[in-house]
Amino acid sequence: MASFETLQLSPEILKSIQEMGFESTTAIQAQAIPIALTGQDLIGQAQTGTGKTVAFSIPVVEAIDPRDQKLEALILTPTRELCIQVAEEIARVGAVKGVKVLAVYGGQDIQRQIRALRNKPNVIVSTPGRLMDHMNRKTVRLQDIKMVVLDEADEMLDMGFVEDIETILSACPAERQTLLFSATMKMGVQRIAKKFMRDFTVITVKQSEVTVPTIEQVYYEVSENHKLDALTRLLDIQNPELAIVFGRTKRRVDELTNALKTRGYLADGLHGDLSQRQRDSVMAKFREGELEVLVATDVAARGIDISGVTHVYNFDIPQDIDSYVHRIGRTGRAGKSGIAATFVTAREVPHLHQIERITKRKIQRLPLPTLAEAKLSKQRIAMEQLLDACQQDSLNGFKGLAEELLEQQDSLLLVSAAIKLLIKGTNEIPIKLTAEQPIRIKKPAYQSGNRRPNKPNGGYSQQHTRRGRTSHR
Ligand SMILES: Nc1ncnc2c1ncn2[C@@H]1O[C@H](COP(=O)(O)OP(=O)(O)OP(=O)(O)O)[C@@H](O)[C@H]1O
Ligand SMILES: [Mg+2]
Repeated sequence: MASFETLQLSPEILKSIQEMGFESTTAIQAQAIPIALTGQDLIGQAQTGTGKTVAFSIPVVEAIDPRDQKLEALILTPTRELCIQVAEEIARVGAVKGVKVLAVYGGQDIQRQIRALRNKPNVIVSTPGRLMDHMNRKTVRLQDIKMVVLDEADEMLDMGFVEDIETILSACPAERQTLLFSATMKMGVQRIAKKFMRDFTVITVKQSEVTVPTIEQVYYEVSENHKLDALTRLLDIQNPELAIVFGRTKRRVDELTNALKTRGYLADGLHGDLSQRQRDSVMAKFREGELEVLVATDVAARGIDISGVTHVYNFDIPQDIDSYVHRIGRTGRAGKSGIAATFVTAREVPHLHQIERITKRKIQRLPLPTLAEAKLSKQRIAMEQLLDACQQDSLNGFKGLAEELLEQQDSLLLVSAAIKLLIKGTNEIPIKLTAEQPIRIKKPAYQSGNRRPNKPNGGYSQQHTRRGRTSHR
């Protein structure tokens, strides 16, 4: 870890970094920034939550000159939420320098975007589909681009954006600099790199270090029918500051969101079928802490950085190992600790062991808490809230009322009633969710009689299909 002063940054950027409150660089920042500042192309792989955004934002902001009033840098991200977040981070890094940043993503009014693009931003952060749209309409021109960054490069290729990305990269000047970042890298990334990057440097982490050590990884074996009860019990006992619950499909997310609301939690859902307005409002509420549980598909698995997320629950185990790594990485960010709990049905246990083998990290099996334990925990939380409230000085206005109550009722009875009212949720309400299909687990080739050579990862089944843009997210 070095200080940002040793990186020979321009004074404006150093000042912005100070204002952001960062004291020293993270490992990826210390390694990547000096290389990127020489103008070299770079692939940067580093764990979730280790500051890759700043690692590319600094070289981006250094590369542009706001006085040119030209579009000089382009950042691509796989999702709209990430697009907005990255644009905000670049705006912070570029604040003192006066850099104009614009987020351009699908679902937003295109005419408004066209007007904003005429306003000559220096940097745009975009999702590939919407950028292609603007390229076709000739409302964005890439001829002055000096720097392109692909954030979550592997995911964009996985989502079926390969051709779009190739088109976009081909439309940028050949002498531009290209940076590529993610916590995970697949073979496809190398192919893009070979085709579109020059003399690039690769910074990687070892497979055994892909997941962050400050995330405590646990799993619970639970049948489909018991998942909801298991989740609400865990929420009651663990009492997360903010939690993200990942479900496999949009329907799952909708049903689970409703179920959690019915049981008294401040929950809302996020997936690709919601309107942009709904997506923005859910994310804003979650960031502000007005929601305690965000239920989401993998649309929220990548890059999303919300500092209060203490718990991630995989309500459904993800098919894809990279998805597991990114999902759990929504907690334990910037050196903080976090808990990642995965629900596994009996049939899915081998898949969980596969994840352990590939990430080279043990996921501890824990017994599910009982209903009685959950109840007790809720009571304790209510009690603590009551004790906390006693410390507040704003109670004077209630004392007259309290005296009146004490004349009518026994004090023990009154306090018991207050605790009862404070206990959140009505977890006994029975709710049935539509069962999800268990994930596909490929048997090793020699067992299934399949003559194809066994995969090096032991038959672990990745999603090879093009997920396309009408995906299950
Ligand atoms: N040098 C630093 N010191 C302290 N905090 C930092 C520093 N750099 C970045 N951070 C903070 O760390 C958090 C995680 O950063 P970021 O979102 O860039 O992670 P990431 O590596 O892109 O993760 P992911 O793989 O999940 O996208 C952010 O809240 C960011 O503000
Ligand atoms: Mg990131």
